[in-house]
Amino acid sequence: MAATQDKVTQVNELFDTVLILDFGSQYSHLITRRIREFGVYCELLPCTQKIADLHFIPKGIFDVKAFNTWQGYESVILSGSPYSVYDVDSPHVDTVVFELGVPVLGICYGLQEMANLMGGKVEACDHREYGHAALTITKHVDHPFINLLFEGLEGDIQVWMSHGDQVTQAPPGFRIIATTRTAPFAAVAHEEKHFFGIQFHPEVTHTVDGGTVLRNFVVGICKCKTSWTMEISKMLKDAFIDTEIQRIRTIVGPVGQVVGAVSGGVDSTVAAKLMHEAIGDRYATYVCYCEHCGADTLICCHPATSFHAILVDNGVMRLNECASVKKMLGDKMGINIEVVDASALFLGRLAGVTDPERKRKIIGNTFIEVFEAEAAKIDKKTGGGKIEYLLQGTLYPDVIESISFKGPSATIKTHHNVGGLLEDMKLKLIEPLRELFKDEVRALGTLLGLDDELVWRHPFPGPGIAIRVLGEVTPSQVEIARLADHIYIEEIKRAGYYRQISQAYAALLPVKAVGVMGDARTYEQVIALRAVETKDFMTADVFASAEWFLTLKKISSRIINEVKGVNRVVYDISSKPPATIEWE
Ligand SMILES: Nc1ncnc2c1ncn2[C@@H]1O[C@H](COP(=O)(O)OP(=O)(O)OP(=O)(O)O)[C@@H](O)[C@H]1O
Ligand SMILES: O=c1[nH]c(=O)c2[nH+]cn([C@@H]3O[C@H](COP(=O)(O)O)[C@@H](O)[C@H]3O)c2[nH]1
Ligand SMILES: NC(=O)CC[C@H](N)C(=O)O
Ligand SMILES: [Mg+2]
Repeated sequence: MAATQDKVTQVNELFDTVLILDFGSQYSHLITRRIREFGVYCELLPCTQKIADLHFIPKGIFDVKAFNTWQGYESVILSGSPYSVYDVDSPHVDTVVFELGVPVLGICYGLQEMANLMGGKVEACDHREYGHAALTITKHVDHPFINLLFEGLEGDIQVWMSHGDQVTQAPPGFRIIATTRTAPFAAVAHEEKHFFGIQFHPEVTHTVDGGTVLRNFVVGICKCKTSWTMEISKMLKDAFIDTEIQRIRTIVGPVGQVVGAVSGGVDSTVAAKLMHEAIGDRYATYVCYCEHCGADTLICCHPATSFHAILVDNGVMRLNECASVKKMLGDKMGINIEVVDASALFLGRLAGVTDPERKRKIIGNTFIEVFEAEAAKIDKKTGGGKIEYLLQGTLYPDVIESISFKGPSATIKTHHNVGGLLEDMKLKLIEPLRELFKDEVRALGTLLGLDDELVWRHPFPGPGIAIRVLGEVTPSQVEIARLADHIYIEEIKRAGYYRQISQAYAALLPVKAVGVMGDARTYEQVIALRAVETKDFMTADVFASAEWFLTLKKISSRIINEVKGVNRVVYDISSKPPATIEWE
């Protein structure tokens, strides 16, 4: 896919720009986010982008004779990737990028790709590194230019790694600028060519000085001006809300109607609020057999709006969730919302299923079936246009972790709202938040006037407790997980930790353990508590402190005392990666 020339000329004429080539890493989009955060514009394009199609005219540190009115990119960043450079089907960069005379930064796979193409060696390593690592910076007194990448940083810094391969021999002309205990070429640089390669991920928030490293590269080395000053809230208000409302109105047309998949989570609530603003006050008329007044004309006492929010009770929601969401969205926000009880259908289909991906697919498909059936019912009941659209609160991380988007990313798990859709689905999707991250959606929610309680709710996945009951999902297992989760969250709120923790929940493990209660032997199940800190849910770290441990002890004893069938509670201390936030 070639970039559209219009977009390139418009933005590049105004701002110094970094080109990020996406090899399918889970974090590619984050590189864009981090760089834009410090005021430099950048674009993410697939790694298959042909440079000739971009009219690449650098205006950075090199004197380019062929300079004309085209404004190009000041530098190129090569992202990470799930592939290994030596795989036969691995993606490769258009090698023209190395002849343009602009600085290039390779991140993880990007470093390996550079090393491999330039005569170095990349091999699978014995000591794979996933998670935190200490990076030791090596300064070169006689080569100040290559020190610029770690300008302002000294000695050891904490970085985030996610790799199984590593450079075992640097290409000619490259010097080592940092190492870890197991990676001798953790960062390398070529002084004359202005090429840099790093094995760690500076774009994830868990690399504490990652922003400094990216800034050193983009501003210090590439000399990009920090003129991309669009403040996020201003951008969201002026550009996002108004444009999106207009876009929705155009797509739906003057009489079209929309059903909304609404869970009460911040994403779908923000999406529903946008839809409500766009078409919520447009009334469709009930046809002759209005169930509210029995009138048989087109005008009746109970007009319906063109937006119909539906909350599906899939039998795996949290305690009292459906009732409280209906109250909050319906009564408080004035959104036309209906709760559809499909719990028997979902739980029936889940019976006997233990494989996480099958659970997700079944739930995703059943969701869509329920929405289509509901849409057909509403179609029959109301006048106005036909229901053609389904609103979903899909976010960018849902997209990137589910399907290949730009570049060849790996399927980690099928998020029901993206990967589990029926192939012959009749409703067309409207996903206004598809390009946004959670923190941007929260900012949007606040701008739209949503309550803090809603804006700061921890995320809850569409497949709900079904992916938190490991093994078979039966009503009694769901009940155990649900009650344990309720106690956990209640105590977290009581102790004042809710806003500090990004996401917390209880999972029920498919194992039994021995215990002793009231002097008698017990042989019962195990609850795993998870609490993570994360900015964007792409990487995450365990929530931990000495005081928190005391709260956990209290929670453990409440769960064991109050939830029948549980005699043991454990705390999950793994980070993402290599674990994920949900257990399934
Ligand atoms: N029980 C449900 N009923 C209706 N729609 C749902 C339900 N669960 C999920 N969805 C749909 O799937 C989408 C994805 O779910 P997801 O959990 O990512 O988002 P959310 O629930 O809106 O927000 P959050 O991530 O904060 O929980 C939702 O935005 C919504 O459109
Ligand atoms: O809408 C969703 N549908 C899903 O199928 C799904 N699975 C995981 N999640 C949420 O996504 C974030 C990242 O989760 P993982 O680290 O487990 O992939 C976490 O916030 C998870 O709760 C989902 N959200
Ligand atoms: N995160 C990455 O870019 C990983 C690159 C490669 N797949 C490795 O394991 O080393
Ligand atoms: Mg949710």
